[in-house]
Amino acid sequence: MKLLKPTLDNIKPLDKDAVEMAWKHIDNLTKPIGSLGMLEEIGARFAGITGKLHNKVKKKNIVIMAADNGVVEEGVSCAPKFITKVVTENFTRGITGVCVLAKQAGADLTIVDIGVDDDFNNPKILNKKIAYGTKNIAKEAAMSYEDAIRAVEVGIEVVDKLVMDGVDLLGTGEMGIGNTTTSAAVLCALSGLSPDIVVGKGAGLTDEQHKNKINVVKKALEINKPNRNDPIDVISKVGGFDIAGLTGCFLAAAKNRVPIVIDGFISSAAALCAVRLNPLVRDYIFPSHLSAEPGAVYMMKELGLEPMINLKMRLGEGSGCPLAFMIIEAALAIVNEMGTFEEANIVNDFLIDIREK
Ligand SMILES: O=C(O)c1ccc[n+]([C@@H]2O[C@H](COP(=O)([O-])O)[C@@H](O)[C@H]2O)c1
Ligand SMILES: Cc1cc2nc[nH]c2cc1C
Repeated sequence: MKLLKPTLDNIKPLDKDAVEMAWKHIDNLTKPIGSLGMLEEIGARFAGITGKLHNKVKKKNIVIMAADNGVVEEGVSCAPKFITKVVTENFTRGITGVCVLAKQAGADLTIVDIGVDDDFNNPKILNKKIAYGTKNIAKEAAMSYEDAIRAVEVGIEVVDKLVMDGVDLLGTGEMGIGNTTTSAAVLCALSGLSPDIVVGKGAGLTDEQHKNKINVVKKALEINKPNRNDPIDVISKVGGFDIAGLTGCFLAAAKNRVPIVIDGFISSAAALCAVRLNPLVRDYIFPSHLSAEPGAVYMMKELGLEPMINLKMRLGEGSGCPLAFMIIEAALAIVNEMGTFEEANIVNDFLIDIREK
């Protein structure tokens, strides 16, 4: 608990004055009030995070937590377990989906082995392994309560270091065969929603395999009885090391007042754990896209956040983050570069605010 408690205690609210100043400025730009929609909201919230009206991102980084899940032995994924290791290795070769998109956005990757069921001999993969995969949640707890805290603290440590190195916009990604099962279980545990509506087909399942996956999540919840008021208990019982590590990333980003982007279903499960640990974290989080996994809609509802785009993506890896980075940078450019009514020599006495409040 040497990192978790001080991190939770040091998360502060947004700078309200900066948010107010940003809205005043944005509403005074030459456009109908609210007409740049979410770009305006992003610009205002960014100001609240940094405390400055004008912001420019210098260093973007996506943290990818890789881990295996014991529940894979229940037949919940179309892909075999070794794919976790292969794709994780491929992150270092620049050939996976997130690598290509991150390059487009000028973002770096931090690849973390937090629980892959094999060893790497690769200096580009950070070795923060807690264990060689989790236990099968359909039979027992994924990990001990202590290991869940250790895994959350890995995420805190990784983000603290990135922020010290000058990273000022973070993304979250993961790799782990079986992790749409654990993410669905975490969402059900924290929300009380039924696995019937939350569980999806992940990387791809037949209808019959999908039915089995729903039953596996039901069984995991029945056997483990996670305490919905204790997110660490939920992670340790039905989560995974990747979800735990990413939870720490969200907490540390908020503590350091650095904006952090959600990718898909798995990273939003981690975001939800972080927000339940400290509700102030929510204001530091930007969801990128709406994952095609059916539970993603419920995840956003529980978080009280709205994704920027819907491209029907369901790759994971952090692949939505570079796209969101481009949108965020566009929002900041609007705040920084658009002209005001004074600059445009227009007396604005005609515009009506029709924004939904
Ligand atoms: O992030 C998402 O929305 C998402 C949706 C479906 C699948 N994935 C990725 O696919 C893997 C998990 O799929 P599964 O079917 O093995 O649970 C894992 O490596 C994730 O990165 C990711
Ligand atoms: C090939 C492959 C790549 C992935 N990337 C994230 N999850 C994945 C799952 C599979 C199966």
